[in-house]
Amino acid sequence: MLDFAIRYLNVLKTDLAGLNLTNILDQDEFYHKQILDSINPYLQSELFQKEIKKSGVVVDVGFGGGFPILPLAKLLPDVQFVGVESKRKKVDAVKLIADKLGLTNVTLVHSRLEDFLFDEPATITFKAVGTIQDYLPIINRTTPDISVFLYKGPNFVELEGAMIKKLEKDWKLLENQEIKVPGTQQRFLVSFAAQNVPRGTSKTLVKLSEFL
Ligand SMILES: C[S@@+](CC[C@H](N)C(=O)[O-])C[C@H]1O[C@@H](n2cnc3c(N)ncnc32)[C@H](O)[C@@H]1O
Repeated sequence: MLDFAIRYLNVLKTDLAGLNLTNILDQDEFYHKQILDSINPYLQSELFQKEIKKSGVVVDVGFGGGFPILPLAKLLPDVQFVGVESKRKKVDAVKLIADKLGLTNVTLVHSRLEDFLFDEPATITFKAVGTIQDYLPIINRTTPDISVFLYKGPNFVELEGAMIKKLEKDWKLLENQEIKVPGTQQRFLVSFAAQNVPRGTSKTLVKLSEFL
């Protein structure tokens, strides 16, 4: 993965210089804070591994500069990855990075989460994207086979713990596991499973199945 990190950083510093996709441009720091921070949750959580194996599909919401989607896609070439990001500039930039890095298992979609429909089983990831209160309730789905993994900092329970109870009719807390990433702040991987399929919406939605 170190070679992957070097090539990733090189694309950011040359083809995409000036776009400010990350402010971490030191090689060692980039490797730890972006690459390992993206893959260590997978390497350290048996539940995350099991869920990805079961669904075969990871949807990363709000991937920004490509994290965790691109490092995970490199690590897991047999899994299909779909990224959903609301800023077109980031979608176009990350498409270019994925191309340059030779990743063929990644599809990047310009959409807001609220306009997207999970109509196939999937494992959803969110890294540094808002709170569970903001995002879990807007996950449109026609299948109950959805699990969600959120990459969080150390104070998740303090900040968002009260919400777990309020959301429990629709989302069951699976695990809150500490993840070790050298050189970064303490990390937790918080996971939920969908408990139901809500009633349909009249909005026209972008379907996950279109990208599989
Ligand atoms: C703080 S960045 C995190 C980027 C990346 N996951 C990381 O850890 O480096 C949050 C990203 O989520 C995207 N985002 C926020 N709300 C969204 C929504 N409702 N649907 C899709 N993307 C969203 C933003 O455009 C932004 O790129």
